[in-house]
This record gives sequence, C-alpha cells and structure tokens, in this order.
Amino acid sequence: FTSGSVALGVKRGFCVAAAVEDGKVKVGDVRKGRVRSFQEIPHTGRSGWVNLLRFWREDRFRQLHKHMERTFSALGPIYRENVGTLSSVNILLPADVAELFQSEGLHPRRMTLQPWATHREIRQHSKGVFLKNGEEWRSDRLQLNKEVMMSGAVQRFLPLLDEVARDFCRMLQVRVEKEGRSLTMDPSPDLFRFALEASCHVIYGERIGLFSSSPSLESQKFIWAVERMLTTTPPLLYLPPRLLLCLSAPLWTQHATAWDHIFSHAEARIQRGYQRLASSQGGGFVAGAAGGQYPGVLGQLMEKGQLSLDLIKANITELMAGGVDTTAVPLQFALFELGRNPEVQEKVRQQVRTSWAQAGGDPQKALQGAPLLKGTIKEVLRLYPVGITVQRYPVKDIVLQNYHIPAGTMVQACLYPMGRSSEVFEDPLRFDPTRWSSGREEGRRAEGSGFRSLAFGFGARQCVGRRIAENEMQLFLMHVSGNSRKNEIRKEGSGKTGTKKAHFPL
Ligand code: HEM
Repeated sequence: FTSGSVALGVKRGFCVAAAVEDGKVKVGDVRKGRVRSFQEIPHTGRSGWVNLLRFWREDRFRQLHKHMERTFSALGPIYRENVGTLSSVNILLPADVAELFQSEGLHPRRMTLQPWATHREIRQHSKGVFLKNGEEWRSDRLQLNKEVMMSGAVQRFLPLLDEVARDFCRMLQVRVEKEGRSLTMDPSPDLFRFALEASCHVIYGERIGLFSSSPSLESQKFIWAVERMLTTTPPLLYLPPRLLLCLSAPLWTQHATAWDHIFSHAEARIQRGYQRLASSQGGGFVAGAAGGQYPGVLGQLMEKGQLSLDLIKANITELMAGGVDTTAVPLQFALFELGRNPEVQEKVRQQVRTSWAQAGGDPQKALQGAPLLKGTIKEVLRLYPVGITVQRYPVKDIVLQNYHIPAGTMVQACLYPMGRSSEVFEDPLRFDPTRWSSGREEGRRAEGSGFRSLAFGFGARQCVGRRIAENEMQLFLMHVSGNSRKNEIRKEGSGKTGTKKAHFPL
C-alpha cells in the first residue's frame, strides 16, 4: 500500500448536464460531436473472455484496486471494461459520481453479487436488502433503517458497543500487565473477535464471551466462514454460478458451504433470541415490552412484527455476514497508520482525553467532542476502502466526461483510485485525519466535493450498517488510544500488506 497517487492522463470534459433532456441524450448532439458516443469511451479490450483470461493469469482479482489505479493512469478519468459476463463504465472524479447519484432513481440498484443470489435460490432462503431490488428492497430497507440508521436507534445501541470496546481494552490491559512492561502482538485475530462480539451484542442483544481465555470454537468457525465466503466471491463474479454448480467446481462448493455455515450460525442465534423474547413476554410480542431492556436489532424487529420471520432471518443473516471483516480490517489499518504516525496519534489522544473529561461518562458526548476519531476512520477508509467500488445503474441517460452513458449501464465509482488521486485530495498518500475537519480549504478542492467520502456508498441504498460500523470503530479507537494514558500504539515489523504487529507499552 505504498503506491503513488493516480495522475490522470486526460483533461476533464465540458459541462456534463447540458445535453440531457427528458432523460435522453439528444441524438443530434452525439452525431454533431458535441457529446461523444458510448463506443468512444476508452476501454481495456473488446473481448470479455480474453480479459477474463488475463485476469486469471495475472491474478488480478486480488489486485483489482491496483489494476483500476493503473488503468485510470493510462486511459484517463473514465474507461469501459468487459470481463467475462460483466461490462462496466468506471469513473473516479467526485463530479462524475455526483452526476451518477442524481440519476439513481427511487430504487437504486448495485451490481448483483450473483454467487450470493444463487446460493439463496438453490437453498430456498429469502433474500435480504443486500440482494433485493425495487419495491421489495425499499419496504425491507425502511424497516431496517428504523432499527439501525435513525438517531433513536443509535442512542439505543451505542451503550452496547461502548461496553464491548471497554471490555476489549480491559482484556488488553490485563495482557500488557502479564507480559511485563509492554505487549507486542498481531492484533488481527483479536480485532475479528472484537467485531463479532460487538455485532452479536447489537444484533442479538447477546454477549458471546469472545474475550475470555477460551473463546468458543463455534465463533472462530463463523469468522473463518465469513472470510472464506468473501475470498471466494471475486473469482466467482465473472463466471455463471449455475454452470459451476452443475460441474461441482470446488470454488463454488467452498463458497456455498461457507454461506451454509453463516446461515446455520445465524439460525441458531435467531431461535435462541426468539425463545428468549417469547419467554420474557409470556409468549406474545408487544412493542417495547422486553422488560424495558434493549433486546438488540433482532428483538426490535420481532417485537414490531412488521417483517415476516423469514425476512427477519434473511436480513439478520446479512447484517451478521456484513458486520465482521468490514470493521476488523479498517481497525487494523487504523492501528497501522496511528502506529506509524505518532504525531497524529498524539493529537487524537489529546482530543479524546479532553472530550472524555468533559463528557461525564456519556460515550456519545465523548465521540461528539472528538471529531478526529471520525476523521481517522474517514481517512483509513479513504486509503483502504473495504469495498473498492460502488456501482449504480442510472435510470436515465447521462453524460459523463462528455460521453453518452445510456440508462441501465453499470457505472462504478472506483473508491481506491479516487482516495489516492491528487486531483481529488491534496497530498493523497499522507494520513491526515484533520483534512476532514470542517472549514478546511481542501474540502472545496474538487467539483462535487460532497462525493469524496464514499466508503459506505451513497443515498438511500448506502450501507445500512454504517452507524453501527462508525460508532463501533470510533469507540474502539477512543478506548484504546485515549482513555488510558498508558496506551501508546507503535507499529512493529514491516509487512508489505500493512500491520504485522502492534506494540502497546506500559
Ligand atoms: C467499515 C465498515 C463498512 C463499510 C466500509 C461498508 C460499506 C458498504 C458499502 C459500500 C455498501 C454498498 C452501499 C451502496 O451501494 O451505496 C454497503 C452495503 C451494505 N452493508 Fe456495509 N459496510 C460496512 C459495515 C457494515 C456493517 C457493520 C453491516 C452490518 C451490521 C453492513 C451491512 C450492509 C448491508 C446489509 C448492505 C446492503 C444495504 C442495501 O443494499 O440496502 N455493513 N456497505
């Protein structure tokens, strides 16, 4: 992760919106050369199958972010790509993303992750918001928003995340004390446990004891299953899953088995949650009646009864699958960046300490008083985005970089190259959480600058777990870095892929 920033080879086109009228680009404008045609967009080769072969041969699936960065450098700020059965238009400038966002419609659509969808279909599981589209998606999504996105929901689940973050720090402190003066460790397994413990507490209202000296093997297996499911997804995206299923291809079998495991883990906990709630309410669910205690997202959805049990299961399983790697990996990068930028770490720590002292023990107030925590997370996700693209299918014709994009084309905002582009960010490789502070000049650097922080996607279809993830990560950093004067994070080792070890001295 030490590459240079993206230098764009082509100048930006002129005013994009002028040629679109009533959702259609005027044919005359295309013919007269005012707007260039779709076919003229620079591309990486016409044959999707030849490209797919190249991807396999050069192992590009694991380096897709680098491939995109290189391609933008070579072809400019927009290019087309066909790989296997998929075709996309790729963009990275905020003004273009803003244009895309304006044409996403009432039911925004992402690229379907076909292997995930095929798994649900062959096992006859319902789909959750991640895989649904249209009105079906919207009606589930509105229910979920109430439980995980709205400010009332955040207030309900924040104390649960705070409890898990504090316990994690206590466990770390005990380890530091046992080790003597300092502790050097690979934080990765602990971060995954932290993320799973936090997810289970918020989603099921249940602590699962992952910080004990003998955490359960079942939970470890769940973590492995999520990792296996995620690593087998990219190569499967470009091949028809049903064909692989017929051939019993090992890649497909591994993928489907990983999903089966994720489903059975969720199923067992949902059953337990159901029984717990039923017994606490004498057999029937009444909204808000679980003894006044917050019963977790699952309990809330069951109490309200607006979604069928089947849909609750589908959505809860997706929340669980989406909730572990997504926060554990950025936290690892946060430790890495804070470790190798001690002056930034000190600034964050100072702000956290002051805020903590003024917050009177209220974690939400403490977070609000320490905006550098939010800046740190934004900065980590800018440099190391979890999902490297956000895709949409515009519902009307649009013009990007002066090229005609017909409605229904898959357009991807490429987050990794955007985060490292010097056209979009000043000194892009510098880790600087203050660049997100309000009033900083840089905020106005690029046109459409509201569309520079896109790690959670945008609009009505943005990440539904966003508030859980942001608060979970910020509380973790608050407790690990600032709450105790003793915790100072140092980076140890020099692994190519980021943090090898974190060092916590007394
Ligand atoms: C750093 C952490 C995370 C990042 C960067 C992230 C990123 C994303 C992105 C980019 C999308 C697509 C949004 C779009 O199309 O505009 C998404 C969707 C989604 N995420 Fe996350 N996510 C994170 C954490 C989580 C967590 C903790 C959960 C569950 C608790 C979760 C559950 C979901 C679900 C269910 C969707 C589909 C939403 C829909 O289509 O309506 N994510 N996420």
